Amino acid sequence: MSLAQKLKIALLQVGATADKAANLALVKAKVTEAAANGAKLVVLPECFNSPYAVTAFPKYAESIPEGETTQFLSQLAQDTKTFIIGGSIPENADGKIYNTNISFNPRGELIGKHRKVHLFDINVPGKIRFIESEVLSPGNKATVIDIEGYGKVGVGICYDIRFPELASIAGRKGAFAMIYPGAFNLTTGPLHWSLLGRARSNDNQLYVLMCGPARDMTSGYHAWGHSLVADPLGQIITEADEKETIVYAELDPELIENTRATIPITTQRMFGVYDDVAATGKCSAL
Ligand SMILES: NC(=O)CC(=O)C(=O)O
Repeated sequence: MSLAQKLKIALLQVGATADKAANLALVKAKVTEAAANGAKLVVLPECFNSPYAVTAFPKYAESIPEGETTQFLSQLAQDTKTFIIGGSIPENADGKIYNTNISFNPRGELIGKHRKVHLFDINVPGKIRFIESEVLSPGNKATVIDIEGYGKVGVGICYDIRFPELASIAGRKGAFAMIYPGAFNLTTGPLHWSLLGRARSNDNQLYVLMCGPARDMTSGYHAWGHSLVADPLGQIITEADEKETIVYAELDPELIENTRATIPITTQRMFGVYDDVAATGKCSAL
C-alpha cells in the first residue's frame, strides 16, 4: 500500500513580492485557511518568500535551518497541525546559493530538504531567457520523504519535472505522490505544464501535485499559475487559473492500487534492458 489512508491536500497559489515579511504573512494566512478547511498536507510554490529572479536570490538567501523562513514554517506547521511542503527558498550554504525545498511535519520537525537538481537555464529568443546557473548551484540528490501515517512522497522543483528520473526513483521507492513546487511562465506554461504533470503521473501511477505562484503582470517574471493535481491514471482532477487561490484535492489509496493492478506497468519493467542507459547515460551503438 503506497498511501495508507485518504489524504486531503491543498496547493497554495500565492505570489511573492519584494517584501519578504508580507510574503510570509500571506503564507501564514493561507496555510491557516487551508488547515481550517481540513487539509492535512499543504504545498507552497517555488520561491514563495522572494521574487523569482536571479538578481534577487543572493539578497533573499537564508541558511537552513537557522534562517527566518525555516523557523517560520516550522512554527506554522505546529500551529496548524499540517505537513508543509515548503515550496522553495534561496538557500545560502558553503559559499553557494541553492534553490531549496524544506518540508515539515505537524510537530514542526524538518523532514525533508531538496535542492533543485536541474537548473532552469533556457533561452527562447524573443520570449524568455532565464539562466539560474548564473547564481545558483545544483543539488545532487533525489529526495523522498516520509509523511508519517500516510506514506512517502518524492519532491522535485519546477524544471526538475522535465527529467522523468526523479519521479521514477520516487515511484520505485513506493511514493504515493510526486510534489513539484514550480513557477512556469507564459511561454512554457501553456506548452508543457499540464502535459508534464500528466506524463509523470502516468509514468509512475502516482499522484502529481504542482503548485505555482499566482500571476502578477507588474513583476519581472510572469508566472503561469495553474496549480494542479494529476491522478495515477494521468488525468488532471483539478486545476486553477492564474489568480491567487487554494486548490484542494483528496488523494485516494484505492485509485493508486486499482490503477497499478489493472495496468500493471509497475511490475512489468525490464530493468535488464535499461541497465546500459542507467549506468552510462548513453545507449549502445546500433
Ligand atoms: N522555472 C523553472 O524552473 C522551469 C520552467 O519554467 C520550465 O521548465 O518551463
